[in-house]
Amino acid sequence: MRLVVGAALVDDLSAPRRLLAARRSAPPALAGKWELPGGKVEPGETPQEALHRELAEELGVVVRLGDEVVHPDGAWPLTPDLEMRVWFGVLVRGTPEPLQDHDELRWLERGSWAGVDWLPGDVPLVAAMERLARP
Ligand SMILES: Nc1nc2c([nH]c(=O)n2[C@H]2C[C@H](O)[C@@H](COP(=O)(O)OP(=O)(O)OP(=O)(O)O)O2)c(=O)[nH]1
Repeated sequence: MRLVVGAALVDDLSAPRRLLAARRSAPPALAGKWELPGGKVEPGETPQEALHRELAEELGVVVRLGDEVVHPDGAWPLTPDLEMRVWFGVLVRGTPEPLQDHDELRWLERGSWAGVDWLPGDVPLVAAMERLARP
């Protein structure tokens, strides 16, 4: 099982209203679907190190990570071979740009977080995040 890490980048960790979604540009089977920025953890990296690396590569930003969006089994199942851990985060430096792997970024307002065509594994995750973010 390979671990993927993702960031739920929001405008405010204690009262999130806006969530950043990223539209994949590749591979063809995933292109056009929306996801959280992130990627696979490489050997020798902690999940958080991998997430900071991916966010720098993909979006050109530095972030501060907050709470994990915890799945009762430890990670969110994506496919038979992949599972994902997710942390909320806020921008510390830089403006997100679709530098790699994505062709569009979009800030979604609370109440509309489910309103893009997420990758299938992200659908229950986004629903859980919206519940956590409710004031
Ligand atoms: N980053 C990310 N990947 C997701 C999400 N949901 C989901 O099913 N995935 C899947 C898509 C991919 O099959 C896999 C992540 O792989 P990736 O291609 O982004 O990883 P990577 O940047 O490290 O790239 P590589 O080493 O495979 O070239 O996880 C999500 O919300 N964020």
